[in-house]
Amino acid sequence: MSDKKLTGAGLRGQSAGETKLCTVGKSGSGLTYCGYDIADLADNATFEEVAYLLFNGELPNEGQLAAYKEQLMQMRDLPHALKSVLQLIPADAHPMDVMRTGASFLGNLEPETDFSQQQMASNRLLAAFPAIMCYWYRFSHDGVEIECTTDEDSLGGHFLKLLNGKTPSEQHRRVMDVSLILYAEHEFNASTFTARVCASTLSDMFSCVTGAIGSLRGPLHGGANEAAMDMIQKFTSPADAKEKMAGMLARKEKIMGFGHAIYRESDPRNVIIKKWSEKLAQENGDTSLYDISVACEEFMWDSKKLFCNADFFHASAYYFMGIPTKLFTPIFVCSRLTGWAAHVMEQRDNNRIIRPSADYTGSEPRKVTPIATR
Ligand SMILES: CC(=O)SCCNC(=O)CCNC(=O)[C@H](O)C(C)(C)COP(=O)(O)OP(=O)(O)OC[C@H]1O[C@@H](n2cnc3c(N)ncnc32)[C@H](O)[C@@H]1OP(=O)(O)O
Ligand SMILES: O=C([O-])CC(=O)C(=O)O
Repeated sequence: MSDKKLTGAGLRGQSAGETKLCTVGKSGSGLTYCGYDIADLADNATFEEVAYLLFNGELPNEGQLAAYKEQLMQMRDLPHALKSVLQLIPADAHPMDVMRTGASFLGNLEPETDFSQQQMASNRLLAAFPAIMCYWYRFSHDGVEIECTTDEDSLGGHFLKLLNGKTPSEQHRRVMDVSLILYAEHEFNASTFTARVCASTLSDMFSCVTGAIGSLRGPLHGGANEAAMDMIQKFTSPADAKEKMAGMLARKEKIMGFGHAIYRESDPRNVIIKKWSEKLAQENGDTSLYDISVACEEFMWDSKKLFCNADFFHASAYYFMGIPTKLFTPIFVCSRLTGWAAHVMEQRDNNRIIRPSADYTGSEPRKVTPIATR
């Protein structure tokens, strides 16, 4: 991918605005949040510290972090009306549609009526998303009406406890934390750009986030982690993976979890989540899915110089933690909400409606002929 063209369709390579929040594909590992390298954050911070950083531009001190976590914990429960709506959504619905409805319906119940409420609205969505996902999942799949609050003080731990009904291990809490950090922000990606376009019309936070969820849902963006899981589960061994992937490439099929719109040779998030996937495989005592994933990575690089993006090893990591595949992309929502909301606030701070031009390729001017003669 070193000859990747950063020009052409899809607005590739064109600047669509300014941001202080994130760099992608630039110096160092190529990814920083407010100046902090992603590897440094993944090693030395928690997701709540990163959320605070994106919202405030600085990492919190101990007191600020404790207060922020306490605030989020108090905002986790869902209104009765939202639970009733979630109960109506069938088990075979796409969980990203559940997240989209959840965000949108919460916006009906607790609307952002003034931009002075933007931080409150963002924190509310951040705190409520794990419960929106798990309340629907457990009700529709197991017939259980779960409590939407837990004593877990991290968002990752809270999610795992809501999902499984038991206290997660320290390692699983940490992997969730790292995963949420890696997914939190990525400059002008498709879903964030959707949120910014919506914000530029001076719309409300819930509308911006609802639109962004729709963009993240697609398999070329956030939906790739689920698609990668579906693929690797069909491979029986590393050799089988290589043979089947060769067939997919020959048929010109896209292989989900590989390639990137901006990075040319690697996605700095991959090495981090890959390491955690390996640790989890060892903890599980069965490394076969990890070994298959490594074979996919080798094959794609050797045959197409395509590299794993953030999504690929997330698939096996989540699988090893027992997370159902259909919840992979909704977890991405729980994290990326921070990036979306921070971008909405940044757009509002210095707004001009986003309205690019188009190159017209249609008919020359012509007259309407009477319908009887057409
Ligand atoms: C967190 C995230 O959202 S990361 C992205 C998640 N998405 C995926 O994993 C989906 C699979 N990947 C892709 O579809 C693409 O790589 C994208 C959407 C991420 C980037 O798209 P683009 O910037 O248009 O890709 P790019 O210009 O690098 O493509 C170059 C060539 O490689 C091919 N290619 C790129 N990715 C893949 C892939 N995953 N599998 C097979 N071929 C691919 C393209 O088809 C293109 O071939 P061509 O020149 O014969 O037309
Ligand atoms: O930046 C992109 O185009 C996609 C991506 O990796 C992300 O949103 O995390």
